[in-house]
Amino acid sequence: MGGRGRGSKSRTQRKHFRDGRENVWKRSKSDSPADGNSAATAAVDRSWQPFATQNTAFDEYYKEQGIVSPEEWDTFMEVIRSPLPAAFRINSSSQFSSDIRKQLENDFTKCLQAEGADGAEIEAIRPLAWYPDNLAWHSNYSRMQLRKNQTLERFHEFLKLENEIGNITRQEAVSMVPPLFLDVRPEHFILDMCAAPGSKTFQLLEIIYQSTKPGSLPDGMVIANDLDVQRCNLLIHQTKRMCTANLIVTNNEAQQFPGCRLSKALSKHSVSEHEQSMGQLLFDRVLCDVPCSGDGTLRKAPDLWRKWSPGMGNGLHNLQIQIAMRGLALLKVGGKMVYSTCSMNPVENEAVVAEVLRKCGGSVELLDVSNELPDLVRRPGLRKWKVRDRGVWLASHKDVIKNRHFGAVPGMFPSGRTYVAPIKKDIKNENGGNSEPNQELETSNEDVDEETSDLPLERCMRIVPHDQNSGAFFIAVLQKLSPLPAIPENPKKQKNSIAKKDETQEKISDPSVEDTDEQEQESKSIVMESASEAASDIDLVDNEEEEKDVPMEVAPCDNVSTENGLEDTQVTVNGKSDPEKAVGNRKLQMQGRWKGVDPVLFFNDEATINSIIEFYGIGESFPFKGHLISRNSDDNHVKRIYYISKSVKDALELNILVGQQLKIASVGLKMFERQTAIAGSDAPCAFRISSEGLPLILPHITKQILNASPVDFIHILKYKTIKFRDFVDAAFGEKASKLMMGCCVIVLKKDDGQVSSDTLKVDASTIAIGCWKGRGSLSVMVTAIDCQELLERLSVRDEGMKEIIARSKESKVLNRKDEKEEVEVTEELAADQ
Ligand SMILES: C[S@@+](CC[C@H](N)C(=O)[O-])C[C@H]1O[C@@H](n2cnc3c(N)ncnc32)[C@H](O)[C@@H]1O
Repeated sequence: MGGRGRGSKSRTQRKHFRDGRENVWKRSKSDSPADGNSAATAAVDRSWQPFATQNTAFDEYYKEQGIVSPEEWDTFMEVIRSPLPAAFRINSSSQFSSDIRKQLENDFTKCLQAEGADGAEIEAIRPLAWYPDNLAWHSNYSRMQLRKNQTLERFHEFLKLENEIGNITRQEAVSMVPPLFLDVRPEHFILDMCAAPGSKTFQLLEIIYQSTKPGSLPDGMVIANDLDVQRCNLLIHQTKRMCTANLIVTNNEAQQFPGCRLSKALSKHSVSEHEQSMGQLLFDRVLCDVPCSGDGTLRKAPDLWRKWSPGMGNGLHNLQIQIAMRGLALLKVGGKMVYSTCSMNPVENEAVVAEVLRKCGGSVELLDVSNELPDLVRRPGLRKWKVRDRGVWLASHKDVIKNRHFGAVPGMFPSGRTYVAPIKKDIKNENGGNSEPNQELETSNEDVDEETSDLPLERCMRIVPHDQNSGAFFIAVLQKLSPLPAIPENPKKQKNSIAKKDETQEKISDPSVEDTDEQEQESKSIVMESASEAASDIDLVDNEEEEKDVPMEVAPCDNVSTENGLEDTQVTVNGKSDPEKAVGNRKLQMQGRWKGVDPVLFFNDEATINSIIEFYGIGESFPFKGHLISRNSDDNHVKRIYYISKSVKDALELNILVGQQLKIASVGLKMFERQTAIAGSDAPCAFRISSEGLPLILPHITKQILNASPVDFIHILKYKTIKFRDFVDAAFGEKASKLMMGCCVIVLKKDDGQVSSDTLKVDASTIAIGCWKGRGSLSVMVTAIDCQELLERLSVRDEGMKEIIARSKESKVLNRKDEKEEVEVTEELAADQ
């Protein structure tokens, strides 16, 4: 099938995916849709009744922080209380992207305007001016309105179908911004540190695929990571629609993301020069879209109104710094990192960026990107803000009362300076000399009422809802200029953080302690924070023997290549494992040191690989051997074979050599699937090509591939199984009957008269589907929804096709399924897809 985006479908996952992105607005039955006026305030839909959009603490906090001027306050609040209009993006690497764009520009823009009239002129959908090539669209209807309003049904159906297929992605407009500032190129190695549910990962993949020719892959790759296993599943589901071989989904802690440094392993094990060439996993680009309080999403998640407190942001500040610092450590010199949050809170935004810049001491620059995306309305970052802790406003660390030093740390304030109580000058020490001030703290005894940062934080961007009727977002673009400086290890800090952790956990587990909402939120965040600090401390302890000063470059998490890890490595690198071990592995799946996670194994079974190459006539131009992996250590029971790009292959080999530091949840493009019993019993090749893998391998196969006329191609899509004698083009039926039993590929013949597989030329517009050649008929091996969508695309693209599709509706002749066995095979294949 041409184009990416025909991923496998799992109903349960789809449901989770939907639920995970669902809004929870309650609406009365009598409500009517919004008037759709594009101006921010006019678009506020008064008929929507959110259950609670009041929070005094929120008002007080943001009024004081001055993120909008007092004159704008009412407009800001009015917009942030209204539902968020829907937005979506066309997948630029889809084969049908320009068809879809034309359909939106010419068909839906006009008909939706006409339909939504109500007497008034409405701009129902429009491209987002700041997004390149009219690929991202804004709709003045919220997602709920799109679902409820009958007149919008066709548009809604279109959105649903194309989203499911992967041709479009529904995504909040402002969430599309960070990847655009990352300046991604196809050869880049990209780390998306906190990636779930994956909309930005999808965007990053689109960008690296943008100028890729059919049958080839970009040189770069994306590692998409998320700590939360369930959210990771959403991410996998989301990115499956992209059908990519250039993605690894991992499940590591971002602040401890492994550096996969080869040096230690090398000292004990000899590896080839080739293996040494990628001695460490470093990235050209890092997206650091950190966990945050999320108040920029209030318009689509109104339940947050009830929960919001300043403590949410305060509690995340440290974790955000740790994740950003890890991102910078993993970045190549010269590389760029985008730090972003969907929060408006300066403590999670400017304060984090400022602290990171201070820690990096000149090795990292905050870039001025004010000339980029000029149509995107945004506001400069703040240089002044305050911290609110337990109901008290604090202008500087000096204001923090003694026992709250843990709640409001110096890095939260604009200057980042630590306050130390004045020391009496004349106190003599035991030796008669003056006492030294405490060396571990930067001292600042000046009287500071309100602090201002001396860093160029105005280079950060804050997008606020009422500027362009959107959600809110914060973005900062950083560039690494030189290796990060070493950080002196502070043993006292270790002790403190461990004590702190114990204290917090005690408090959380003690039912007699009754927290307020604010306290509760904060405490939860503190647990996360302490846990991560403890983790880094453990790493540091392990490293202590070798390094007293721990460089911030990838060292802290590199100490995980254990003996065991390396032993596992050898088992998998060398391909086959001993059978007894394989049986054991089946019982308890192990990925190196990760228990309960399927292993990632290079698939090196020569006999199977050769039979696939022979059956499909795969040309030597296609890098095949060494690019296949499975998730089952027993080759005889491998159900699916995945294809990986060269970049992913290099990363996986490195990961194996360093003891599987990456906890891999998903990797590779599903290329082949084992035939099921009935279908596969007579076929000479045990594996069929999957829909996802077909676009990539299509230009490289020379056998089991045929051109079909438009009418026969459409009939296959419509009737699913057709007897050889029933094809309109008898010669095609004849050729099809002579194919070998099993999987084959049918290509839609173009007007330029391609006739046989010998002359078949594949380009970006080639449309092909996987089929099954049975004894008396040909059956399609594409899911019903994919067939439906492809028919839809063909009819939109071409008037001639539209006519054939319309005519074939009346034809009943072909809809004969009188051969029991063929029906069984088709049903079985469809169920497997
Ligand atoms: C703002 S969301 C990311 C949204 C995502 N970038 C997207 O565009 O779809 C933050 C994510 O961070 C994850 N997360 C929280 N703590 C983390 C940690 N310590 N390491 C990695 N991911 C973490 C959460 O599970 C959540 O999915």
